[in-house]
Amino acid sequence: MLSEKLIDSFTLFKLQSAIADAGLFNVALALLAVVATAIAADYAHMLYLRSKMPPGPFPWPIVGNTFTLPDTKPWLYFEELSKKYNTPLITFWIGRNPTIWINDAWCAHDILEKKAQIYTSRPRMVVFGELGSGQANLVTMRIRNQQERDHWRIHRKLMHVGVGVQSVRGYREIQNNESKIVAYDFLREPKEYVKHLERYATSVVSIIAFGRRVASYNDPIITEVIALMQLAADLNVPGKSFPMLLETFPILAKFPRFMPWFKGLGTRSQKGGHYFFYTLAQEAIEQYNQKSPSEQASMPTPYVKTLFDEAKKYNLPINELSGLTGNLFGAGADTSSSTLVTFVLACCAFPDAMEKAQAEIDRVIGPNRSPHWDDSPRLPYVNAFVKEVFRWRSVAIIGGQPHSPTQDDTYNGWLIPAGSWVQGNVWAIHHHEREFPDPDRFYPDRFFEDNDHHRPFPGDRGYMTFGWGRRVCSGQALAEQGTWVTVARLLWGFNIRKAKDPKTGKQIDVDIFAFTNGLNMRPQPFPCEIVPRSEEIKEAILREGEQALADLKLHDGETRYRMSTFYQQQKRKLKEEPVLDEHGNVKVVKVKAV
Ligand code: HEM
Repeated sequence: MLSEKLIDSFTLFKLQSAIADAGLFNVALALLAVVATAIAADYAHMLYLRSKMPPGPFPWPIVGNTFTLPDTKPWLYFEELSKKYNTPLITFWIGRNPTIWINDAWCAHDILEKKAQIYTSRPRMVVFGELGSGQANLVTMRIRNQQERDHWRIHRKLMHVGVGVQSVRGYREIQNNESKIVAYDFLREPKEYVKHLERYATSVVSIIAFGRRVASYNDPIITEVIALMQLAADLNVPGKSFPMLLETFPILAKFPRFMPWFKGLGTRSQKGGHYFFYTLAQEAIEQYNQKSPSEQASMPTPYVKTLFDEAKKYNLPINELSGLTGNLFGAGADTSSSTLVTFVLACCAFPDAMEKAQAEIDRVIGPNRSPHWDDSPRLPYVNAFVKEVFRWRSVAIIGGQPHSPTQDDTYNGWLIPAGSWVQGNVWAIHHHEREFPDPDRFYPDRFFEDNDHHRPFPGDRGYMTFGWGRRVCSGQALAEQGTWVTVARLLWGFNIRKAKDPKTGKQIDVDIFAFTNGLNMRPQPFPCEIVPRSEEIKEAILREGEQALADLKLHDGETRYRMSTFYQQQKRKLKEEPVLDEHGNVKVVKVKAV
């Protein structure tokens, strides 16, 4: 020990005398030279990579192209760049990090579908990965080795147990009844159509996950949780201001969380919010266990119960279980409701398409009952209409999270280095004149092969709204199923038109470009007129709505927890990470219920 101290002091002494000999100025100069050489070497490497990668604007050292990003909606900018460089792939440097933007459906298919095996990972993401849910959540999970791949597979499988193609057929009655209640609510309170659609989407995932219906649009699960998820989606877009600027300067992420650049990311204690969903899940299982055997037999087992039973095999920690349950709200509610708000906008802006669908429904169904999935084979125009809702203004406008190759890859002779950030620009893909002539027109007819606007498109769906390859949206089947029945029912039930100015009686125009700026986009608020199409239809809506309310009664229930108070109580208790009891349950999250 003593000898180490002597050596340390001696080294320090030598350094001091060396500085004194050389002069402070010369030392500073030498340091500067070292830093400049490191930056130059790094920049040379960037330029070398750039020469091999897809084209894009010229990057600066350290900051890359970050500061040429527009303030909002970067997907429009990348579409423009793709046209300017006349190339489907664009390289854009976020700091020293090359990001590749795919602006073309065929290219997305070739890379993310055909080579799915090497594009299953996510890249390093500072804000949503390292400072967010990181390796604890399926959505952001990276796959850099076999162990991580196996772990991701477990999460994917557990998600599949809940909302895989087979399971979601078992949720049809829930979705059908909740969508009948949307029609019922549109009748009662048409001005609040956005809130009704949010309630619908949240209630469906809440019943599936927790066995509990969300009966009111004022339920805190909407006003608090979904609002938080929307905020997160707003933040999660490449940008040149904090916190997204942390992707350009990842070193800043190492500083304490009170630094100003973390603003908007939540405090460390809020990380305890993970346990909010865990607590909701525990409560849901308790409530389910208290039901009689006949009640249990008449409802699908809440996903959290199946999940907790299954997860025992894999010994998953609490924050991961919490992520799996929270994802149903986080990934499912805002996306599904935003898609339906887009549908309302499309009806207002393109009444011809709405009327054509209504004429088909009238021929096949009539006024006395609303459409059901079994009618779908006889409703080809409605099917095309729903496809066009997904295509026209896709909610996950940059394809959700980026993918990343686990090894160097080439496309068209261009290098895509391992670990780089590969983002599908769904806006550009669905807006490409080659595949979708007159792309801003809402035109379901384009999906019919004999239509002059019909064009080939990779894959059998005709859109890429749910992502690609092995990371394709886990909730796709659920979302498609629910969107179909709700769109078909609302087309059957209502004329959805531009609102009229009460003074002039003239229709108020809607702006088909006025969308929010987040990763999940939805139309900016707009007024509209929603009226039942006939007295007979109105009666059917009332009858079906009341029956649906009665059928869903067994899912009525209260939660004792609110996210806002949960945080406050945890803040006091959760100074350290949660403490587990001998059964692996979290002790400290047993906060007082409201
Ligand atoms: C209209 C509704 C929805 C849209 C447009 C949508 C879209 C997407 C997209 C684009 C991705 C990223 C795919 C990729 O990386 O290639 C994604 C991922 C995901 N979605 Fe959805 N989604 C919707 C609804 C849902 C629902 C209802 C759930 C769950 C109940 C869900 C759960 C997930 C999960 C867990 C992931 C992450 C999968 C992974 O990283 O492996 N989504 N979604």
